[in-house]
Amino acid sequence: MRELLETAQKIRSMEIRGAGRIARAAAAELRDYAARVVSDDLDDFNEKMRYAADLLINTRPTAVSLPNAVRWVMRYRGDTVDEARVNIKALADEFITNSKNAVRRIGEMGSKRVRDGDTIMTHCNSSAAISIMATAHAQGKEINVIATESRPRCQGYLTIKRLDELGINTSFIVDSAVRFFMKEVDLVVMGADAVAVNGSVINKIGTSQLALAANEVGTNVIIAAETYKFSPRTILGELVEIEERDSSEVISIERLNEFQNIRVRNPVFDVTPREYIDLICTEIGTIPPEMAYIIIKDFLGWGIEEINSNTTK
Ligand SMILES: O=C(COP(=O)(O)O)[C@H](O)[C@H](O)COP(=O)(O)O
Repeated sequence: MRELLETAQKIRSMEIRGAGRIARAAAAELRDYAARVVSDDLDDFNEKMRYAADLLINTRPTAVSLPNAVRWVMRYRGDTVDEARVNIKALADEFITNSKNAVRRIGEMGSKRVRDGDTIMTHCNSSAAISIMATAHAQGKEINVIATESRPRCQGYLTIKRLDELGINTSFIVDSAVRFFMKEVDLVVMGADAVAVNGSVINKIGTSQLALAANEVGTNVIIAAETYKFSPRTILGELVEIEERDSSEVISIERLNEFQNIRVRNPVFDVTPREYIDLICTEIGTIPPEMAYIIIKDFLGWGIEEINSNTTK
């Protein structure tokens, strides 16, 4: 139980962050929790697994990769606790392997859209987006990256650290300089926390700003997103919840206490309408955002009926 709570807390506090990493961490925790649970009774075991699944899903609301990963593992079957454990391990390991392969495939496909000499702008810290830049660089293409700071949690530092390790020339800018530099940009590449059935992309706050500025000057926007970032529930009419985090991420409590009438708002994701997105690069192909429905319906690997009947999100 302690390890389960620790993993949940790491996701909540963003020690583990980024939609893909969160999903893989949740799958791994379910596998390890199943191995640790002391129970000979299948009903009791199933109940404990459902508790763990709900706990993990409720750590962060926006990245749909999290409930998708949990649902993938929670499809386990077994007539005994031992059989269930074996099946959970197989499903979790399969999800993790598929996820890592997906990020690699996205890099291979997305890199074809990068030309030698291109300047790419990126936002926040997305492993899938970095995979495209890293692959293009490994192919010998000379690229320059402009990376945003991504306030308030400054995930841009993680991005420039990785790009620096890879030997990619990078300029680091504040978020408000995006439009200033957009004229120099050939391609915008970003990740996703969720893709809705209408092709809208939910990603780090400020993503829609980059997309809007790119649209103004006719620069293409590519979203790097594994298929488990697509949100099945949006097909049922639900909206993706936008997480709003604590004010202390934006301004210290002491500073805030100097004021009487100030309320801090800290939404951490925003929605980019499909009109501003050229294509979404997934592991099963590069698709126009309009095809999101097909991905959800045909490629996610579970039916709408299952989503309806499942208690987990
Ligand atoms: O918005 C973020 C991270 O937000 P946070 O830091 O709040 O989790 C990333 O762009 C996506 O999660 C995609 O990342 P990846 O491609 O690595 O899945």
